[in-house]
Amino acid sequence: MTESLDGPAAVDGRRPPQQLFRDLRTSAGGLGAREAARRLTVYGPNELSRRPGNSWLTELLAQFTQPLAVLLMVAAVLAWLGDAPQLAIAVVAVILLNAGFAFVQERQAERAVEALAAYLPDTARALRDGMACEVPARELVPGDIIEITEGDRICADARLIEGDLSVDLSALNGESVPAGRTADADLVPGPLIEARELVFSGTACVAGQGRAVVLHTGMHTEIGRIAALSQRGRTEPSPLERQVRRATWVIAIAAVLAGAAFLPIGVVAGLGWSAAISFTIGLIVANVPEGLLPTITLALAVGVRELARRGAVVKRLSAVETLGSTTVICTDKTGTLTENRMRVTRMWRSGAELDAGEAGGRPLARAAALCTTAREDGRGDPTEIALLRLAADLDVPATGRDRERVALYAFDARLKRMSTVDGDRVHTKGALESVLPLCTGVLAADDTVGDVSDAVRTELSAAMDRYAAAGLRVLAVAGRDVAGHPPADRADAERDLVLLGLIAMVDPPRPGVAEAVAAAHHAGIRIHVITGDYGPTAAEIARQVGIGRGGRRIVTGDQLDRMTESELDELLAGPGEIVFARSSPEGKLRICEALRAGGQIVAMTGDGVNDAPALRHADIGVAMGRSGTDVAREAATMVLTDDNFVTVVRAVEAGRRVFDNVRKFVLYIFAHAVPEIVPFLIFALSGGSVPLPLTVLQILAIDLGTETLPALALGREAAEPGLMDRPPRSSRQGVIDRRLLLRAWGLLGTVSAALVTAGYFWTLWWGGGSPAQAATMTFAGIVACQIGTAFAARTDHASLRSIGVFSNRLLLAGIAFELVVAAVIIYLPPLQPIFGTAALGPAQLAFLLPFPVIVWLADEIFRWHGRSARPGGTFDSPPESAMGKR
Ligand SMILES: Nc1ncnc2c1ncn2[C@@H]1O[C@H](COP(=O)(O)OP(=O)(O)OP(=O)(O)O)[C@@H](O)[C@H]1O
Repeated sequence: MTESLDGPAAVDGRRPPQQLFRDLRTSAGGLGAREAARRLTVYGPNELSRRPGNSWLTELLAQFTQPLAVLLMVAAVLAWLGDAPQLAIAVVAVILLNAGFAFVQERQAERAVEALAAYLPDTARALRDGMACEVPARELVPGDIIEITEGDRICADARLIEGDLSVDLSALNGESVPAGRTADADLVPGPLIEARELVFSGTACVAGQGRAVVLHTGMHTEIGRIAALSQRGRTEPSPLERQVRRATWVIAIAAVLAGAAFLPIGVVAGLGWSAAISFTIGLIVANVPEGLLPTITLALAVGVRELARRGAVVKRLSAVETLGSTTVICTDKTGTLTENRMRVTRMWRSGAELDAGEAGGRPLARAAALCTTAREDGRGDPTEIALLRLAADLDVPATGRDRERVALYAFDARLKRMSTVDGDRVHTKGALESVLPLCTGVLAADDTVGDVSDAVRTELSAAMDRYAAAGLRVLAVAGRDVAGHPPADRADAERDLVLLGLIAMVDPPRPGVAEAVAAAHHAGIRIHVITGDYGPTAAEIARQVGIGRGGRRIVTGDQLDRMTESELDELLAGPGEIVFARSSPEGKLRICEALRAGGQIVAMTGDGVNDAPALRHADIGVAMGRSGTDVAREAATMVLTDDNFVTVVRAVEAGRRVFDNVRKFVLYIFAHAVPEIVPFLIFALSGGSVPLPLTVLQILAIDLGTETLPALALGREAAEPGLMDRPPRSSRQGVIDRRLLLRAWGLLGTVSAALVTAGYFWTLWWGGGSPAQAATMTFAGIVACQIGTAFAARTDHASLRSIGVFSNRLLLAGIAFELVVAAVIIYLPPLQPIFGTAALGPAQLAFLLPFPVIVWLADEIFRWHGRSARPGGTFDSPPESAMGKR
């Protein structure tokens, strides 16, 4: 083998395993840990080195070619030509600052998303020093022996040396039908990717299990080659970002038009062309919301980062806002609502019911324990681990299980059973309705075999009812002797069985789930359970956690299959919550599609390979990070690192909060437009008979100086009380709606404009101030009003008292900053001629003092009115608006 940084390129993976072992200097027992570490330094980590993204310089430069930046540049040139060099310099400063700000924000957002990878490390099972262990996928090296099972993402190019797999190659060839792969394939020449003994990095195993020897890693894999060719994909802007971009443009155009309209008015009012042009420019620069978009991207990124810390890793920024409008959560039961820590409590044998510890359950326990693939060390399916524990407790451990195993017919979520051939016995376990039809006899407690009589059936169904009513999960166990007649296939194995009995286990609800369900209900979100488990069992668990308050219905997989589309639509549109039991993957997909067609925003959980289509189809596919398969994780939009239902509800809350905060920010930024424009209107309408109430640089100082930090601080506001007491936001509701504009311009803006104008005229006519002082009063008045606006904007509906005046420390710091900047501009002599300010006296300051309170109070009354007009934000059952079709 040639060992170079190029990797073992000379190894031909299409050779028989023994030759490959020689070429790769490895063996069926895998590499030693030391050798693996050495190879890791030689070949480098097994990861796709991303094509170096744009350098920071190019990204920074790109900020200057944004359309809005170009608009500002035109303004700067015009200002220069219009003989207003100070303004031109100011505008250039604005462009620079803004580009820098946007650049930093976008980088931060990008980094937040990239950091998510650390929450979801890929792992592989490799043999090291002869022992199977989990290793980070990035540490795989050529020569490693890896184990691959259903649901695994394959993380290196490898040759199968044992077993059969079905692999989804769509990442490589776009083919959606899984392809068979087997260790014993005949070596037929043909394209590498079609070689039946090879598996490739980036593809997924959808069925079967096997072992393979790693041939290539990192950039030397097939997918590495493709990655090296293709560009790094650009991320799609989220709907929120698109909306904001559109709004930004509308406002920018309005600002340009308003500026253009002002130009002739200014000239007529006696300003002179040069001054009129600079005002026009000032108006445009001030009102173009250039910082809006990057700030919103950052708000989403902050949301993403916070969600990750709370156990929900989302894969794209837009998921955060979709989460906020979730109307229905479809959750599975085992492991999401429950702990997935099973413990056998009861056993049933024909004619007798036993406790878990009773010796009479030994044959049943032993058969069940042999029919497993989980390991004694606790790795594997929790249901099976419970069975292994039971057998061990009854002194009939399943030792020698793997040695004696002749065949394995793995658990099939559709069949709901699995079988093994161990030595000369078949063992089958699974759902009772799946196993019973295969049985021709039943083993009685006295070890005689009887018929599956009606009496037995009645006894069975009574036992099932009892267990289900207690929320227990039940497995039926059966078996038969096949000495001398090894079964040819699954159907041959699973026939003429003797039912050995039932095993019932508890899987208690997770702590906190009941509270999360109640919170979701308050938030107008409906919860349906879609589970493979038995209906009454699932319904009991649902009852325990509070799902189904508005009426709980059980719909089985068979019933679902028989339903027409319109019947299903009707069922889902009706009141109450549904337990879909014994569901199939197809059923899950159908429910998801029907809900979405009904206008619902669906969050759907899942963990298996078969769940992938439904996860992809849902608005928010939620995969289980711990117990879930890689395939499900890949199909999902959000991965729960704690597998907990509670986290789904928390994520919805975070989504709502981020959306709310973006609105707060927009409200605050929009509100200042009115008090800034009104002084110009007064000046223009007076025909120039009053002095100019506000200079252009003063406007810029407000919009780009004093306001920046308080605005950012609003984006970090904590969740408002009642956030989860409101029905979900309609997905059609934009971030900027009529109520927001009414509040920003009609209320906050208008009240501020009135106050500011009063301050100006008072200073000019009665307060004994100079025109410069009067203009300074306008400037300081706007700053004062915006402080009130900031406090008003902190809540959408709630009162300020309910969240605490001092609870947003960042905002307090932002306001302190605002005051310092304003004071510097007003009182620092060198700045006074630039900004056209003059020091204000105590009387004038006293005049300004009530401004913030008046502005805030006006909005407080508005919100109070809104609250009393729409009473009862809370409800125990989901509101009609969220339940029915919208
Ligand atoms: N390892 C297993 N071997 C045999 N039968 C099983 C096994 N695991 C589950 N079953 C049977 O199949 C049924 C469905 O199980 P499945 O794993 O599809 O759903 P689940 O885990 O109960 O539900 P959820 O979809 O809520 O996670 C179970 O009720 C049980 O009867």
